[in-house]
Amino acid sequence: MNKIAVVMGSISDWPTMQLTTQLLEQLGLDFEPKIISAHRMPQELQTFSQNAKQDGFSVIIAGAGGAAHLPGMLAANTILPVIGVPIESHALKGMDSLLSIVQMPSGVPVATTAIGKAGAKNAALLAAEILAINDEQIAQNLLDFRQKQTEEAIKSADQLK
Ligand SMILES: Nc1c(C(=O)O)ncn1[C@@H]1O[C@H](COP(=O)(O)O)[C@@H](O)[C@H]1O
Repeated sequence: MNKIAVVMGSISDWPTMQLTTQLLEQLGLDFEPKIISAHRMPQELQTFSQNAKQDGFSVIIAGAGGAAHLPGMLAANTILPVIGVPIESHALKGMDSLLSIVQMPSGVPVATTAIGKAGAKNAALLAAEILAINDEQIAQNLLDFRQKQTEEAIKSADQLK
């Protein structure tokens, strides 16, 4: 348990989704990156999402761009929390990804982050916060992360001198 799946629709999403896995690693979390496309790999999508809970996953992070049906289709097949990351597409700068992830019909939620790199990082933090409810070590790692972030923000004012 406490394993996080980091799913992406294409290898072209990896430069963004790598920010998710790097932060999960920094927080000491167990994760598995995967390429699964609802459009291109419908059978694999179904097998993964229907077995994800019994395979030891607690949270699914899913990054996809354009007509980004991946997070919603994963959510349709599991009651694990799904966090969707809208990848910044070239044609529409990720607005297409954002709207197709965030506008889920009622009954099948996907927690949607901001577009692109900030969203990829926040997906890792949100997944950690979900797991921290029942894990003191993860909670402490998150508190340490926040403290370091605050110190760095305060220190950045030195550059104004
Ligand atoms: N949105 C989806 C899905 C899906 O939702 O099933 N599968 C791939 N994609 C997205 O297509 C974009 C372009 O993919 P390619 O670069 O492979 O052509 C990627 O951002 C991917 O997430």
